[in-house]
Amino acid sequence: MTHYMTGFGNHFATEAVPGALPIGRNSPQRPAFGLYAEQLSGTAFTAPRHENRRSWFYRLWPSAAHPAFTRYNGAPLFATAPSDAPLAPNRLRWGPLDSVDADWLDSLTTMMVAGDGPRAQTGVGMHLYRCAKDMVDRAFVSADGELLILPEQGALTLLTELGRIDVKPGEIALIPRGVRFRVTLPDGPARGYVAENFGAPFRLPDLGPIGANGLANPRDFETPVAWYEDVEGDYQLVQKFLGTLWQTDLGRSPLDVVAWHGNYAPWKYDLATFNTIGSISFDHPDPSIFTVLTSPSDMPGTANVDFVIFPPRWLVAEDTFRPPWFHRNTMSECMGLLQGAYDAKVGGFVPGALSLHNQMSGHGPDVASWQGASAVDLAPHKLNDTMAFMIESRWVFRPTDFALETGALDADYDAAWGGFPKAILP
Ligand SMILES: O=C(O)Cc1cc(O)ccc1O
Ligand SMILES: [Fe+2]
Repeated sequence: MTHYMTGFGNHFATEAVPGALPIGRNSPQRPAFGLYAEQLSGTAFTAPRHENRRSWFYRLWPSAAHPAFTRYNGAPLFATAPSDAPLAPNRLRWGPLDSVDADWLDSLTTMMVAGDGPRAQTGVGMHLYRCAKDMVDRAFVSADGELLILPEQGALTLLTELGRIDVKPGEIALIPRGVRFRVTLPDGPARGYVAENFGAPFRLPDLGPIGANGLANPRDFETPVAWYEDVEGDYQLVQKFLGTLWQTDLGRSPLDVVAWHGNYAPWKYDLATFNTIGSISFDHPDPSIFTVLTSPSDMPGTANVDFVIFPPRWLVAEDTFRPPWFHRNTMSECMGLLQGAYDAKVGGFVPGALSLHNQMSGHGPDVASWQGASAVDLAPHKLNDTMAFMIESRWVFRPTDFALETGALDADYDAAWGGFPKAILP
């Protein structure tokens, strides 16, 4: 049984063993039971108070006790840099990748990277996972970015330094930068997406005139209570650092935090609790209305990354072309599908697929979607069985060599916009 505490960015306090958590101070001379106190900071010490994130851990061993890291040779398609070749401004789409007989970590496949990445602490990496095995006696940590995990098929158990999270399709989870964890598969093979945010940590967007409530409400985010494993013996820690993978043998599990407090912690969120707001008069709103989380950049209102969903909802707009309009945007858009179908692409975009519409690329409904939505009787209509998402960035996404070479790449995505009839002037 897993237990959660609710709230986004709250200051939590939790102990798996009574008496393990110090009261009234962070670093007592002698923590209870000989535990080691350690601070993990997710922002600079001097970040403004409302953005400041850190947690205090009370653990069986100090994290500092480990031998040197050496290069890790597993996960052959993970953490690769984007292709060096000049990038064509083409719209691209990939079908789902085949599953591999590997654990979550070794199945990770980097498809594209936006921005200058871990060195510059900007942008976002898009990875896919498609795994069949538990991670046993090994843990992973990204020093490069926080990991937004989006299951599409199969459940995951995320055993983290701060507790256990059970997440299944329809839910999402976030592992903060620097938090160690391993992944097990309670129901067998699993598949999904991971967005690795190299920039400012995700936060809830401002709501402006929407008011004090709406979109993703803070109370629906769930953070696990303290949990630990007391395991000694061979135990591998794989660390992603500046875009490459490193490993060391800790000789014990790093998931040994018996108590913790603070506001830097993993969480999960059920997308069904998203309060979707849309047009009740006319016109299809800009999709920023569907923002779940945002990572701001240094340019006001211009996100390093936005995480946006297109959930089930009522469409009632009058005299309106209801699916997304044709558009060319300054922001770049990577999209995936977690469930069902997407109303701008009636065919060809299936769950597990990925698409890329980079800065200023013309896109929008395909011919079939355009024909259907132009002809349909505009009665109130419930859009069901759908959950697309968008990872949107001010930075252009650059695919990896693997992404450009894989057979999963749609050879003729441009055909989606072929065959439109010409407008007829009077
Ligand atoms: O391209 C897309 O399908 C994403 C998108 C959706 C929408 O409702 C409006 C604009 C937009 O880029
Ligand atoms: Fe778009």
